[in-house]
Amino acid sequence: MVHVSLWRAPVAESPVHATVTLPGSKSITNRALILAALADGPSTVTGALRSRDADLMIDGLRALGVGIDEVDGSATTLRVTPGAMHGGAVDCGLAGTVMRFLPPVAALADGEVAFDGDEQARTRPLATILEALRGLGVTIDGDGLPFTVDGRGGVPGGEVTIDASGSSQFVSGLLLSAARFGRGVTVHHDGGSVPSMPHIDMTVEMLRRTGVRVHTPEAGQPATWRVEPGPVSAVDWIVEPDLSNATPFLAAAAVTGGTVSVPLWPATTTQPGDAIRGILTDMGATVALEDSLLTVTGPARLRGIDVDLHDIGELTPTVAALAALADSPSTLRGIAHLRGHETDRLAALSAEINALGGAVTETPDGLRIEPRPLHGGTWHSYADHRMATAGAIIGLVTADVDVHDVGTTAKTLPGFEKLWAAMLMAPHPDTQIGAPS
Ligand SMILES: O=C(O)C1=C[C@@H](OP(=O)(O)O)[C@@H](O)[C@H](O)C1
Ligand SMILES: C=C(OP(=O)(O)O)C(=O)O
Repeated sequence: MVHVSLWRAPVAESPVHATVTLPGSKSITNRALILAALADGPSTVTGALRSRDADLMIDGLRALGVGIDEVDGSATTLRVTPGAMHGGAVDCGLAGTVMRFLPPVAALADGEVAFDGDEQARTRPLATILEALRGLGVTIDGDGLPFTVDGRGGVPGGEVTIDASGSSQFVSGLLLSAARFGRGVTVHHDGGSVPSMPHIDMTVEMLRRTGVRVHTPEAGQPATWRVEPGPVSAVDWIVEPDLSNATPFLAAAAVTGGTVSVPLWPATTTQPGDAIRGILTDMGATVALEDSLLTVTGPARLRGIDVDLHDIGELTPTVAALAALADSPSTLRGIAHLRGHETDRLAALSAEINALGGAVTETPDGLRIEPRPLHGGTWHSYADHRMATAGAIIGLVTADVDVHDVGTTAKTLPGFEKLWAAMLMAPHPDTQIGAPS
């Protein structure tokens, strides 16, 4: 049996003051790697995230014959050299981006590509994109992990209708590879509202940077995306810091009445993490973005919030932790699809906050959170990186919170505990923590 240790979440003895530089965005890194692998020449990805999810993407692409090399000994600067793609084996771990973005790439390879992943990944929604690929002329054996894509060196492509209400990644996955399909792709969505639209915008924006022609739905028109067949130009990518991973650090300022700054905050971005600025402002924090430095100063008392997180579901664990520590009730809505994330995040958040004395109820599409005085106890992470960081936020102001399997944060932020501890030790707001900017 594997022994997974408990991590005593450090309590902030005084308001937190630090400047924290975050590594690259998971979502941008994994899209850049796919687009570079499909491009018509080599390209460089600078500021790439190196974490479990990013490394699974790198290993998966390498297994298909794509060259990916570190430049000048820097793990975060990657030279990607497209090559003739062949069969192989892909481990998806628990990464949604790997299990949904790589099967369409594998269909372009020449040979069988066997996909598998963590036990827990087997229950994540996947059949929709595999079924869509079948409709586009790809042979796939299986409807979930493990499955095998019978790569034939090309994909006919064409038109397909899917229900993407379970995950935006079904749409992104199809669009990312479609320029290399014979007829490109037209994806119609038919079902409940598609979550995480900013992530589809990210896909479209990055595709357009490679010269690929993408048509997006007009306001009020049916949800249809079209990617025209054609070359994917090699682009040298510079990856923005991961703004979703910045949110626990900014939350630390909010719950301790301190000040945390994050450098290199983009002026405009498709990352959903940018929405934390509005959320923290609504909860009473002071938020300023000046010269690419985002600074959050916590209020004396944090207010509850009523917020629709449908577009930015990734932020839910951070917002739920903030809400549990606020001084009035909160309602988080629009996030039924979180039941198919790394774990059922609605069930996990309510179970763990309630186990510490909280009063959280699940609603059909979210959470209702009544603040209560919390006490220590074990905080289970369910192999979910954002559950672990939510436990750390609560532990800042609640004694004796033991986070189970904090190492799961390596999915997108290896070394989280060290960064967190360094933030707490920082003597003043200008103290720089994290990757050099
Ligand atoms: O495309 C992406 O990079 C992502 C899309 C979102 O997935 P869902 O639409 O399944 O929520 C998000 O939650 C995930 O963390 C990353
Ligand atoms: C939902 C998430 O990840 P994934 O890319 O595995 O879907 C997440 O990071 O919050």
